[in-house]
Amino acid sequence: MTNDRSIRIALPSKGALERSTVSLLAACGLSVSRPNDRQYVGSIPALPNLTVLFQRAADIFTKVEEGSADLGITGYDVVAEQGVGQDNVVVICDRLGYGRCKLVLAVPESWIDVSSIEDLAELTLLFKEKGRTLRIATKYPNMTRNWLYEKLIVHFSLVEVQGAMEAAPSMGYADMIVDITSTGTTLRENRLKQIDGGNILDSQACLIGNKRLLQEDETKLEITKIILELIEANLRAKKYISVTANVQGKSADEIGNSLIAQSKLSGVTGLRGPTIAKVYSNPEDDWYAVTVVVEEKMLLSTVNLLRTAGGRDMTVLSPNYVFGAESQNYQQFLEKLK
Ligand SMILES: Nc1ncnc2c1ncn2[C@@H]1O[C@H](COP(=O)(O)OP(=O)(O)OP(=O)(O)O)[C@@H](O)[C@H]1O
Ligand SMILES: O=P(O)(O)OC[C@H]1O[C@H](OP(=O)(O)OP(=O)(O)O)[C@H](O)[C@@H]1O
Ligand SMILES: [Mg+2]
Repeated sequence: MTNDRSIRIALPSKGALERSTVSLLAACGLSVSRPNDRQYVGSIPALPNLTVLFQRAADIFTKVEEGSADLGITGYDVVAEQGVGQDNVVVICDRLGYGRCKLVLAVPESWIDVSSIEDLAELTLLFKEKGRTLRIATKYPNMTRNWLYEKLIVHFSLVEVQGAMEAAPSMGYADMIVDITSTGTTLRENRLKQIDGGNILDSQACLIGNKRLLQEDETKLEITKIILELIEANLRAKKYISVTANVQGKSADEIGNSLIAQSKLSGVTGLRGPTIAKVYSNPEDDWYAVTVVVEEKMLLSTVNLLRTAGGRDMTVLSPNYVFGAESQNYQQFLEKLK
């Protein structure tokens, strides 16, 4: 039962997205409280007006679409499969950075003559000549059908299966499958192989919302903005580090100008910087603390750059959040709501 809390978010209750969703929210200062894993209602104490509903990832799209949840986090594969023709659901952030997987076509390894989409198209015609139909097991019938039709492959039938479909070909109730893969282990263990050009969709976790419910309620929009801003700034922060060095020099200007000139030569580019502040220690010494925020891949070039300026005692910190002048995702989301 939901109580008087005004906005509801559906989160995955189990499976591949459960833990990473809770970890992402915790890293954003939005720790989720779930009394135990048999409880399907929880809360985020930092957002007192919000109720968390735990649901299977596959059901979250429908919960948001029918309006029993205002927001939801699920796999983009679920949205792409169930979202066809549903313009009441808006994708608020399509890349949450985890739950990465692909939806692929896979055939038995023993089909040595089938290694591409063209081979598969030929095979469907061969089946047809023999009065048979190629049977494909999947829980993604809409995407599979549309994708194959686009490739002009039309002689097949779909067998809708809800789980462990990698077993379908060996059990004999389908000839091949369309399913999610991440490491490829499950396909391999079941003696299946992907075929060239058989990648239907790249997916990761995403944040979705019910357009109408969000449009008509300022408080819900406000809470959505908070969640989105925190997630966006947290994901953005993962790219950056902040490096601080002690540098001796005559003045902040002298150090700053020399570093800017050097950084152009060495290609080290940051958000902004350097920021330079006087270090108050021994009065005869002119020491400055120099800080630059750069992409993490620039770490060693930045350390070397600071060394050329005489930098020492270098410390490196990772920011938890990096906020821009405004939230890009939120602006795009408002556009989609119109
Ligand atoms: N191996 C994987 N690696 C990364 N993400 C995955 C993987 N398998 C599934 N996902 C993502 O997680 C979502 C939920 O799948 P999952 O298999 O965890 O559901 P589930 O809760 O176990 O439900 P079901 O009982 O239907 O399997 C998928 O829609 C997909 O986006
Ligand atoms: O490429 P891999 O890393 O092996 O991952 C792929 C498997 O992960 C998912 O299954 P899950 O473990 O969720 O089991 P389920 O099918 O019972 O939901 C998916 O349905 C695949 O079977
Ligand atoms: Mg599963």
